[in-house]
Amino acid sequence: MSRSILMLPGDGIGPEIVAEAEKVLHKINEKFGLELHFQSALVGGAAIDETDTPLPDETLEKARKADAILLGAVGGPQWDSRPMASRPEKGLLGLRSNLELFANLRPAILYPQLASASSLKPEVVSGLDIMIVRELTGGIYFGQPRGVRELESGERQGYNTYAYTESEIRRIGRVAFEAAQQRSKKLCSVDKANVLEVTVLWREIMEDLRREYPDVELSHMYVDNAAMQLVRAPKQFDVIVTGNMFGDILSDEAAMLTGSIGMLPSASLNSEKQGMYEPCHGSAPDIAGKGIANPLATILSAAMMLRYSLGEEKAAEAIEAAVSKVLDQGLRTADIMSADGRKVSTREMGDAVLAAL
Ligand SMILES: NC(=O)c1ccc[n+]([C@@H]2O[C@H](COP(=O)([O-])OP(=O)(O)OC[C@H]3O[C@@H](n4cnc5c(N)ncnc54)[C@H](O)[C@@H]3O)[C@@H](O)[C@H]2O)c1
Ligand SMILES: CC(C)[C@H](C(=O)O)[C@@H](O)C(=O)O
Ligand SMILES: [Mg+2]
Repeated sequence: MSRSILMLPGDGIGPEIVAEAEKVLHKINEKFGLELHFQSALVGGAAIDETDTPLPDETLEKARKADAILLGAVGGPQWDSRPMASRPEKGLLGLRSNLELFANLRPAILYPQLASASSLKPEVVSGLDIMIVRELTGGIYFGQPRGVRELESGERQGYNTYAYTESEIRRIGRVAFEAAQQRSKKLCSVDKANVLEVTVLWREIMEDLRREYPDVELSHMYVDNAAMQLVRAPKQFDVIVTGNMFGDILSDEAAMLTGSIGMLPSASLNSEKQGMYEPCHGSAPDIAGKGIANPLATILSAAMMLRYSLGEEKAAEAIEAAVSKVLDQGLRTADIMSADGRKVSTREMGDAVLAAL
């Protein structure tokens, strides 16, 4: 069965890391006879420079038709002074909302080979395997009204709205309960229900869902405590479910537990399991063009694509095993470099994964 994959390299290190993941996907395509067809399009700053908009209609059209999308990253200082509505990040947010990619899965797994790259002690992080389920198309990122207004006093006020409907909470809750059922049957819902009404409702709906999933042990935690617990004793968590902004922050924190943000992949899915796959990190303008970015989060995102949108579990496992093998060989990009490692470039890391396949 032929499937179409849309590649969106984006900005900064985006094109460098997507090139490596694309090589890996081509190889997998051949090896497993998958009939994947590749297209590419512009998004973010790259699209602004060519078309003056971060999400051209043509890109959105291609994205709607694709079975899955692989995105590098968007954004960079050269576009930071643009008005909010036309910044590169709006390209990414527009894809998420137009395709209704409400379920963002961000697995933080510590490869045993990288225990020393984590900023936490090996005994605190060894064996770490957490799944953060982040709501991606609602909450304060999309709530209305929003903007900067002038008050009667003449002073300006910036404001956003943090809102969730019951149905938005319920659908992400189901994804998280089902993920927990597939794993250790432990789910922690993270909120700020001691202060914010929107998360009082969040907690109520999660409690309500508990009755549909009696085999899952549900707990609740305030987000400030969760941020602390993640560095104190991260292995107490299995699946975490949370809203858009808390999930953004906690997933970067969880990334560091695994040694580097360059290791954390993600899947953003809609209810038809159509998905956009991207590393959790950004366009890393500080290292762009130097050929030193870690491409593994993007390569692992390609593995998630095979698993969640294309139903090719064996091909996904082959990529994950190849990544593990290159780490066994001691190959390290700068961000995960250790005393006994061999430092490699972005391209060398991609080539090593290919060879391991
Ligand atoms: N999904 C996305 O497209 C996405 C995500 C986050 C940030 N951004 C955008 O990226 C730009 C930079 O944001 P930022 O600096 O806050 O976050 P960032 O994730 O781009 O970088 C944070 C730090 O991590 C390092 N880093 C990130 N990815 C790496 C990799 N693969 N290998 C090695 N090191 C890596 C960077 O060099 C930097 O020091 C901003 O414009 C932001 O809006 C985009
Ligand atoms: C670039 C930005 C819009 C994005 C977000 O905040 O969701 C990023 O930080 C992420 O984690 O994917
Ligand atoms: Mg983020």
